[in-house]
Amino acid sequence: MLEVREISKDYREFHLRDITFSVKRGEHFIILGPSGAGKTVLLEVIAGIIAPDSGKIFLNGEDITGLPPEKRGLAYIPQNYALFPNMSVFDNIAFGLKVRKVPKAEIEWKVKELSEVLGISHLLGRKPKTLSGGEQQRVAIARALAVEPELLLLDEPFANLDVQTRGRLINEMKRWKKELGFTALHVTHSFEEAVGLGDRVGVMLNGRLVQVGAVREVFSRPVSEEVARFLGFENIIEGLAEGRILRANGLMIELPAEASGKIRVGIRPEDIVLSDEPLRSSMRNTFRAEVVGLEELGLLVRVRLKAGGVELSAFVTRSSVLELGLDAGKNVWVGFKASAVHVF
Ligand SMILES: Nc1ncnc2c1ncn2[C@@H]1O[C@H](COP(=O)(O)OP(=O)(O)OP(=O)(O)O)[C@@H](O)[C@H]1O
Repeated sequence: MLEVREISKDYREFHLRDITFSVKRGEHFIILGPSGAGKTVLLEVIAGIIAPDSGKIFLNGEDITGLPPEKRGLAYIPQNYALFPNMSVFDNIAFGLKVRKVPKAEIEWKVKELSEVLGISHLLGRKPKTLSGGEQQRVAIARALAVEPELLLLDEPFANLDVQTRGRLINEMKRWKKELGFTALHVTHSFEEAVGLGDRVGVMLNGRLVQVGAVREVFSRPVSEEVARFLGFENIIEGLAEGRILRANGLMIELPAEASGKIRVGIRPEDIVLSDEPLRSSMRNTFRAEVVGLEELGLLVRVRLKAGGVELSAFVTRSSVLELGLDAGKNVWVGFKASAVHVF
């Protein structure tokens, strides 16, 4: 339904380059990238707020590149929600319908339906500034969906919310989508949103769309080391492969498939297990390692290790740190499955 073809936009220091992708009807498409990757610029080009230097945008086969925002049939929710501060929640949601001169009874029915699904029926008489961030986001989504847009454009919809509210809204959005059946193009830097909501994901780095695919596929098979690093493959190891074995700085690592010559592999820190005893089970890659340092990450702790001449990072829980008595200088066993080793 949405087709973006070779969109480019140059600012002095930032270049959005040849962005090409499409969104299918009913899909939740995520553009995932770090801060400054150009996600907002891309969304604003699609919304019609910024004109691209080159490239085209099609909606249901029609070229909308030159159309003003209001003629595109898209609803754009910016990061700050942009609710009308002087209007009640009801009037905010009803706004687009009133502009389109929809009969009053129909407006009331539509606002009622949307506010019930979104859980904001009790807020209809309130002004936006009296609402919490999560409530404002629900109102912004209701207002956008009221006019039944072809496509909903969401810019970091949950970025300004606390962790609990964000988790709840991610879950609820799945239900809203089922009940209301919209198509969404959603930009975010959050892996949680990408994994929780995305049907497909496009990874954006430095103004380029570097990989597009099903969420699971992109997270398990990044196309390049750059994408892998962004997606959390912290351990990148270079070595010489022969058959299923990679020799790297004193370690012999079993690979998931045969390879040959100089290659690089990536392993996620959450796929590395630490133990006091040599690990049995199906983990063929088991090595003795020394703890180099610990870093607090909130719920988890990053353990920096050295095995042979290879540096590794592993994520463990705080209770594992205590149980294993992890501290700099301590020797432990590290283990990871061959299937956790990703060959680039
Ligand atoms: N009008 C402008 N003039 C010059 N540079 C701009 C303009 N608008 C955006 N940029 C630059 O484009 C780059 C991408 O910005 P953008 O807001 O799209 O990033 P983002 O991926 O959405 O990041 P964030 O999540 O932090 O908003 C930034 O370096 C920004 O400074």
